[in-house]
Amino acid sequence: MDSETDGLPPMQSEINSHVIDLKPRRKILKTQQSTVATRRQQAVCVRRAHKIYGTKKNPNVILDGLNMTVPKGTIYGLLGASGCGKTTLLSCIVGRRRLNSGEIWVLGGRPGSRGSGVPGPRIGYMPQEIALYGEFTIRETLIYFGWINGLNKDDVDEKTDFLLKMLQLPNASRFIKNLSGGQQRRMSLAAALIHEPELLILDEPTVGVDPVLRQAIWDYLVEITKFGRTTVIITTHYIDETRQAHKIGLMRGGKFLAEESPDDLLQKYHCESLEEVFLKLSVIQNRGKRRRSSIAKEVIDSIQLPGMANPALDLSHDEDHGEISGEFGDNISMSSRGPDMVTAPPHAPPLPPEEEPEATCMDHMKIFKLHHMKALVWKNFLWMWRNFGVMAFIIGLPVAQTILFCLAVGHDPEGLKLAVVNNELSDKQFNQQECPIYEGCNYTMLSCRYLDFLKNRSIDVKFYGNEEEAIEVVRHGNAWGTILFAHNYTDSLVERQDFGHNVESYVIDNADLSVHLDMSNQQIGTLLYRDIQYAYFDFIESMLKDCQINPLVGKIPIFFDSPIYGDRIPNFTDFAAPGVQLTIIFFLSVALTSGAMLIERNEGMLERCLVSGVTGIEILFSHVITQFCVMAFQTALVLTFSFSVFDLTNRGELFWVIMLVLETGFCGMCFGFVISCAVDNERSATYMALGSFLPCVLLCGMIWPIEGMHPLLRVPALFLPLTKSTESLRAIMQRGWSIDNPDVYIGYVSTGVWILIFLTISILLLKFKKG
Ligand SMILES: Nc1ncnc2c1ncn2[C@@H]1O[C@H](COP(=O)(O)OP(=O)(O)OP(=O)(O)O)[C@@H](O)[C@H]1O
Repeated sequence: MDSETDGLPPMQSEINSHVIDLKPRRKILKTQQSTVATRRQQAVCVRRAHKIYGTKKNPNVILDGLNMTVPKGTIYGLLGASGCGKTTLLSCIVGRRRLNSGEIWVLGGRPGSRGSGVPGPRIGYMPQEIALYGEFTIRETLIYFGWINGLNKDDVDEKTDFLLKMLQLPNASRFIKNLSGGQQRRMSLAAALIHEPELLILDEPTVGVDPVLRQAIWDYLVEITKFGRTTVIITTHYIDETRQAHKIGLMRGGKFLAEESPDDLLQKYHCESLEEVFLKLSVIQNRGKRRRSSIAKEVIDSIQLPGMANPALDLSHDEDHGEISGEFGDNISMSSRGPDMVTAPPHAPPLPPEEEPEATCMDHMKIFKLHHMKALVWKNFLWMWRNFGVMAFIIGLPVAQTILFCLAVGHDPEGLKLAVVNNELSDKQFNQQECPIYEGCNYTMLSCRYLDFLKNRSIDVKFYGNEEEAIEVVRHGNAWGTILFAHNYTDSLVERQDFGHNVESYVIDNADLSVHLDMSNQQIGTLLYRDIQYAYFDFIESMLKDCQINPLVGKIPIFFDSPIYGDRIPNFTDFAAPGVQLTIIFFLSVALTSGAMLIERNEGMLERCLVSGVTGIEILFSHVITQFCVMAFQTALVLTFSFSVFDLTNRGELFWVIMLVLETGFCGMCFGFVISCAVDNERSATYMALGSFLPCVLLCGMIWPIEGMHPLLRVPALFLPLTKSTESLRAIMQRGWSIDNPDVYIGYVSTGVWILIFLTISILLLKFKKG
């Protein structure tokens, strides 16, 4: 030992000079192996905790075999530099993150196990973020947290008055968003204290709090731990404020450098301040690292061990005392229970069962706790009420989109320009712009009579002197096509009609309209193509009628009788409406739900709720209830505007239309849950929602029939959430089919299956996607 000490720098040798014979200490270490029973007696006991972030290739070791012992009824100060892993350790303790290896007992049970009560109201957790809803008042916030933790209204009122006074908070009707940073932090502390938990975990509660109030908070913590009912774990950057803690753990490099009472640490290391102790231990730890020996051993070897006088090592009398388990693979973990430290309360709640009990059928049935659901649903509605503007916008959005759709899509274009070259006019020396119309059975200037029918179809006709000029107009984009009438158009047409198959081919040519269209726009091109022909049919029919000839003679010999389903001239609005209605409701539900869940997550509220014992499933279903109300309102408005205001065709039963739209909206909500559970921020959620929007819309048959898609796409298209429901809704609205038709009920079944898939994914993500 001497030879080792000689070579060391002054501080090391100074410390080592105090080291007494290691043999008895090692003996103690070997014989005092902690048992599960002793560990369960502590408020918190962590053994050999390993926590790694990152990938296997690039691991970021946060906890490296850490041990921690927090006796019941104490204030435990968890100290360490920023980023050393304090929050990570706390979230493992409250059951929000899982260790990679190691064990944790909290209040005698393992966090997350059945019957342990952790997470649950036994814990009060104040996270680092404020984690409160800015739109709520102080009273509403406390009501919410009170209800979550099983308090009734009277208890909450009583506690509210006390906490407001104790934490010097302003009037209970003040909104959280209008409080100062320090007041918000105290409010967050109040939310953790409202239900008087057994274990209070406070992550930096005194940041931004003035020294006087900081002292008041510490005094309160000392007060509540006085009778041993409450244990407090507190992290802070202000090392010296933990002088009032019963025990502090100095964390560095994923381990504890020491775990002792502040006085013992100061005494042992001959320091004036805890900050100095921390620095000293850090230097020792660094030296140990350089030598590649175990950090724990390095620190153990360096510290003063004042024999059995030190209660930290005197473990022989009381099993509940702390542990030094360095010899069993743990790093140093020493605790001392000072003379002023209280023992566990006489009426402490019984320990949870050591082994996790088998889940009974009743356990499986109890998915929801009534008081949790009451608090969550109330909170969701209150949030909506407080964000009335946003909600009005969200509710109004589908209506606005429906109105836009009905006004903008499916109507025939009007005022399309055609450049007409009517050589009959120049031939008969008429003014180029005045085309005379002769009514009755009059075979004069039939070109003008035909053009009149074209104008009736809202086509804007303009005359030009010759064909080149007219084509040039189209080339410049000033008209959609040209129509050319021959000089002797009327005579040729009459001759063609009168002499049938004996007529010369030049006569047939002259009786033809020569048309050039700009087909660059498929919709307009097809429409002109149709209207030019329909105008001709109308023109011939009117001529024949006027000349007392059966008009059917002039028609093409195909008779399109009245359609079995749909209209004789179908309109695109009716074709697209089912898909558009479902898409609007589906994707707005996605946005609404994922948005609401992400707000909750980003503001830290979700974390806080989960620590209070609220389950992810409860949160999910509370949103289902509230969002469903919003969605039902949206559906009612969309359908009212579609059918009552814009007169969209619905030949089916309205009930089934409503049911399918609601089911699709619900499916959208579930997809929103998946997004919010799968990603961590709004940006990724937006990308995911947008990424799924276009494939769904393009492939659901809303814009183009599935039969016209690439063969490779036809099958996957059928399995998308909106495809079968769109077909089903179209079958109801256009064909008037009912639910007993397979083409109809398949839409409900397919949407139902998607709901199950999305819900299962969400629940699995909520259950397993922890840190
Ligand atoms: N989800 C995560 N994924 C990856 N790394 C993480 C994650 N959460 C925390 N870390 C990293 O783990 C380390 C410890 O973080 P932690 O928040 O536990 O530190 P802390 O001691 O509480 O810091 P502070 O005192 O500043 O709050 C940090 O380097 C942090 O970047």
